[in-house]
Amino acid sequence: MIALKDISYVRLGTRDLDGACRYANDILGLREGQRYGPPRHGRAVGFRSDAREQTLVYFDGDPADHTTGFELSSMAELQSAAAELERLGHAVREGRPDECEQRRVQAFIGFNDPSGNAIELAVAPFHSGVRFFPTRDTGNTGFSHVGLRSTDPARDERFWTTVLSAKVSDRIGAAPLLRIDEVHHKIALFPSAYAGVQHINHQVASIDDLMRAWYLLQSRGIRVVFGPGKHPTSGAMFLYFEGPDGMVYEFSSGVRMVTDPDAPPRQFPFHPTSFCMWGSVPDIPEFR
Ligand SMILES: CC(C)c1ccc(C(=O)O)c(O)c1O
Ligand SMILES: [Fe+2]
Repeated sequence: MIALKDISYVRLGTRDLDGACRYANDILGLREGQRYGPPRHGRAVGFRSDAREQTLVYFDGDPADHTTGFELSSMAELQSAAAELERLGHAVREGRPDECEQRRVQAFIGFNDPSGNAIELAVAPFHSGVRFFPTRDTGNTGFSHVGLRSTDPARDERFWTTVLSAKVSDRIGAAPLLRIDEVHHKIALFPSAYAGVQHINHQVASIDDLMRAWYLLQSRGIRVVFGPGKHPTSGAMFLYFEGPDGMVYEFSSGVRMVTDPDAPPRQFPFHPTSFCMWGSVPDIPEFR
């Protein structure tokens, strides 16, 4: 089994790199890290949300091109992960030196999960050595999870929990919330007709940060698509809002820790009360 240590980064293509960077800076409150460009790189900009050099990268490219990176503990584990994935029939690509440089990692491999989500496994994502502070007072305490689209959640759950080391904390209908450490989930598999990242979550410190964000988003004309609300699953209060190229961002606060490694999965019905225990109604067709 391939042991995932942490979620590391999301890389998103965009046709409007400057606009996406403005959004990451002004709305998400993320801090610009490195900029990349020719001749060694395509144009890309990395953003920090914690002590790491980057956790979100926007690059010049197809807005449907989404990649999620996870950290592995060692080069030996990366090599055996590549062999295991190949043995199971997944095409594995080894990251070139210029790609490692842009990802700020020592080494990585890329492959697709069974739905076709682009996944990278990376060793030694670089730390900046300095603490993160947001560009405005968002209360952001760090990048925490992704919602990944899945064309067959039961099949993909099997992949993430048998080939990779994820465990099911909860299921809403067929859609699992998967943990790779004590945080309730770092991956939410999300039933969909196609692959891709559906949402990107950052944790914020308190409900004050969520409500401040809610007023700020309204004043900036940014569409709030769900919340303010509270997930009965993780116990986190949340706010989902629209970002560049239709990407959904989530701020949430108070995510539960699952300290018992053998805690059995809990089943929630596919019903609005399983998504929000306060009664907020999502403006996201797939959540209905
Ligand atoms: C609606 C999505 C899939 C979802 C459901 C539950 C939680 C949670 O318990 O925190 C999420 O973060 C979600 O994004
Ligand atoms: Fe989420």
